[in-house]
Amino acid sequence: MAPAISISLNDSSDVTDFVIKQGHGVKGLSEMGIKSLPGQYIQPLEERLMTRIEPQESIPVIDMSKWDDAQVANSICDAAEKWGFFQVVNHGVPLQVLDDVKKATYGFFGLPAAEKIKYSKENSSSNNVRFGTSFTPQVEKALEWKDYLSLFYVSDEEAAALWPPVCKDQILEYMKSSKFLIDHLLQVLMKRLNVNQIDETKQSLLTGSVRTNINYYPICPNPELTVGVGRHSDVSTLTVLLQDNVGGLYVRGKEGEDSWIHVPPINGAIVINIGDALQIMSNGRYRSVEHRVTANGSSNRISVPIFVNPRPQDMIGPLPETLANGEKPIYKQVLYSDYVKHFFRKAHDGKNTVDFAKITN
Ligand SMILES: CC(C)(COP(=O)(O)OP(=O)(O)OC[C@H]1O[C@@H](n2cnc3c(N)ncnc32)[C@H](O)[C@@H]1OP(=O)(O)O)[C@@H](O)C(=O)NCCC(=O)NCCSC(=O)/C=C/c1ccc(O)cc1
Ligand SMILES: O=C(O)CCC(=O)C(=O)O
Ligand SMILES: [Fe+2]
Repeated sequence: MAPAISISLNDSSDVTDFVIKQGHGVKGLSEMGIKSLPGQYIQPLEERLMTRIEPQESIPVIDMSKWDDAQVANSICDAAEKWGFFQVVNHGVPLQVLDDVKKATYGFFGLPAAEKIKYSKENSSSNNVRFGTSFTPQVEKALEWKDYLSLFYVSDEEAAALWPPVCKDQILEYMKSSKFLIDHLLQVLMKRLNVNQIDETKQSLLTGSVRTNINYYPICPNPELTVGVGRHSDVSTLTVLLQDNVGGLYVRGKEGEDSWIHVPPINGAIVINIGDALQIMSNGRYRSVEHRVTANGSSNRISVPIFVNPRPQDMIGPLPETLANGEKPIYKQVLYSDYVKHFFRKAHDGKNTVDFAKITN
């Protein structure tokens, strides 16, 4: 239902007030039936144009039904090296769990603005629960057409107390059901880096903190003028991404070229991508690849990424095992929370975040 409010879309502070301060989000703007995009969402041409979309290229789709097959393990590592992105099917996460978390995502965003705003940065009782819009609106020259809820997992008790009741159980279930898949993928990926046994310290370094976002990209009046999410790479170890059947996620095809590959929705599949933390730990062998999401003029879209990360207090750098053959480190040791803060405090800027950890000489 359209909110019974009228705002002047020509007045950017009116738009900011409605979207950010009152918590209507871009979903609220979309549902008012606005006919043109407010100025602050208009992205520079270079951020919205994709010169070359490669229809004949696609990221690998890996059938995980034969978990222990050496060929499956090879495909996973090859995909992580070459593409940094792949999809998995027969992954062991029950399809019902995926359906439930998608419904719960609609449930949360369907709440009245007055409910959602309770979880905003200003009002939330904890930094671990945050409802917001765009990425870092305070510093962005142009805003992104997306609303989100971000949930940093600490414990079941904290989630029970702080996460929105409408989606809490479904998100926890999705996180827990993905654990086996995550651990298996990391075990396989580590083996190629000469890490044969993931001990407790390493397990914690790779998976010690988990953040789940639920993203809502409402119908956009001028999708060609803006973006759903701008070009970025994730700062995670790896990301487990559930998307619905709308499409719009694109992955950089060839580094340095304006070449993009669509990640087509596949019913029941999960997208996996390597994040910066694993690129750094693997000394660049596994690639954290730039990606983006387009805005859509005719369908609402949702996605649910689980970001599997080191803990904020961990130092990350190339793993000793990857350097054992004399390979020169290209990244230094950095405190993971410093790395993440650096990412969150600037607008999306493609692959630039990783420079924070590069050795320069
Ligand atoms: C540094 C963290 C994130 C927050 O710690 P804090 O003690 O609560 O620190 P602050 O409250 O000072 O937050 C630091 C800055 O990050 C911002 N921030 C704090 N969470 C958030 C938040 N979910 N969202 C967007 N800003 C935030 C926050 O606003 C703040 O910016 P500023 O106010 O300008 O100082 C800390 O929890 C941490 O190190 N966590 C490690 C695990 C982690 O969250 N890893 C990130 C995985 S997320 C990822 O890979 C990709 C995410 C992504 C997300 C959106 C995209 O469009 C694209 C990609
Ligand atoms: O919505 C998507 O498909 C991807 C979103 C994304 O890249 C992110 O949240 O990091
Ligand atoms: Fe991402």
